[in-house]
Amino acid sequence: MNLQVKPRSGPEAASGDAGGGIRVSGATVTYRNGHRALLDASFEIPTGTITALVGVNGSGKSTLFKAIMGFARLARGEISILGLSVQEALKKNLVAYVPQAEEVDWNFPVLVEDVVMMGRYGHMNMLRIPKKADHEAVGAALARVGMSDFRKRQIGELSGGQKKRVFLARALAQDGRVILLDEPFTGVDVKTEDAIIRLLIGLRDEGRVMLVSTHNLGSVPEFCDRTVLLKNTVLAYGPTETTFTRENLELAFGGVLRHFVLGGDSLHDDADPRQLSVITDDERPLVMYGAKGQMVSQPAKPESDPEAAGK
Ligand SMILES: Nc1ncnc2c1ncn2[C@@H]1O[C@H](COP(=O)(O)OP(=O)(O)OP(=O)(O)O)[C@@H](O)[C@H]1O
Repeated sequence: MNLQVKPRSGPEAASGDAGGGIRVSGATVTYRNGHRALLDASFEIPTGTITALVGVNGSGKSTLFKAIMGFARLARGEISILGLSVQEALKKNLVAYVPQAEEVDWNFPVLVEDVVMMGRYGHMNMLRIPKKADHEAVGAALARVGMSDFRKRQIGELSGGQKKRVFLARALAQDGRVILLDEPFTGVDVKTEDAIIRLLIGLRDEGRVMLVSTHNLGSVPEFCDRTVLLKNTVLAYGPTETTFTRENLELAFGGVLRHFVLGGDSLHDDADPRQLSVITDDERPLVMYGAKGQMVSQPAKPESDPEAAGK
């Protein structure tokens, strides 16, 4: 399947105007314990685009999401969303968030349709009594992610991939113009990943703006127009073709990028990047990803045994 990103046409893409997208300028976040998780981070992404947010564990991706959602206070800097302040954008219900699985209490007894209805809360009055339009939005969102048959199921009973789809449906029901996705591909199979990518491409073509944190590096060039590389600050940002480069990745991950041929025994730097790829510090692999961008956990020593690492 070819999910290659096609450059968007039209005046917005041509001008690269970020005024209507997300603009982060000198953002600095210091946690209460004094840890500065984000320092002077700046980037701009226009509407109608999908941007990958890439960096090692602890590089500040979730912190950046929190800042964009107003959960983490900026010690310095500024964030604007569709030309509005974070507070204004939240008040207008413009920002939807798809959380990491670990952030959710799955034991909480709630039906799938109730989770998706939460996306409508911002459109309701204080009593939160759903109207016809809210029920319709929930139905349409569930249909769009292929989860209509699960609407009466308890959320905790679903598989990891199904839960992800439900939270995507919640974002769709909210009709957020800006959608933040925190590692949407972790723990999902390749088929679900493809389905999610197709959905995101559809949302991009509707003119929404998406920021997707991901460790699945292999799939970034497939569907992300832009990339932001994070390491406590923004190391690089811009179109994926010019940002998602070996040099920048090595900088972000603090290692050397190598590619393995799957099933083969050779290691060569110029292999098709859709093969098994490793960023290594020559002692141990720091990040590995496979042909579909899937993470390969705890690989064998690639330097000494590349064939084993490829299996
Ligand atoms: N509430 C907090 N209080 C203090 N420090 C925190 C807090 N949350 C995160 N940190 C620290 O801030 C840094 C950035 O964390 P963050 O969760 O933003 O990273 P991340 O890039 O999302 O990581 P991962 O890929 O593991 O999800 C880390 O060093 C982390 O330990």
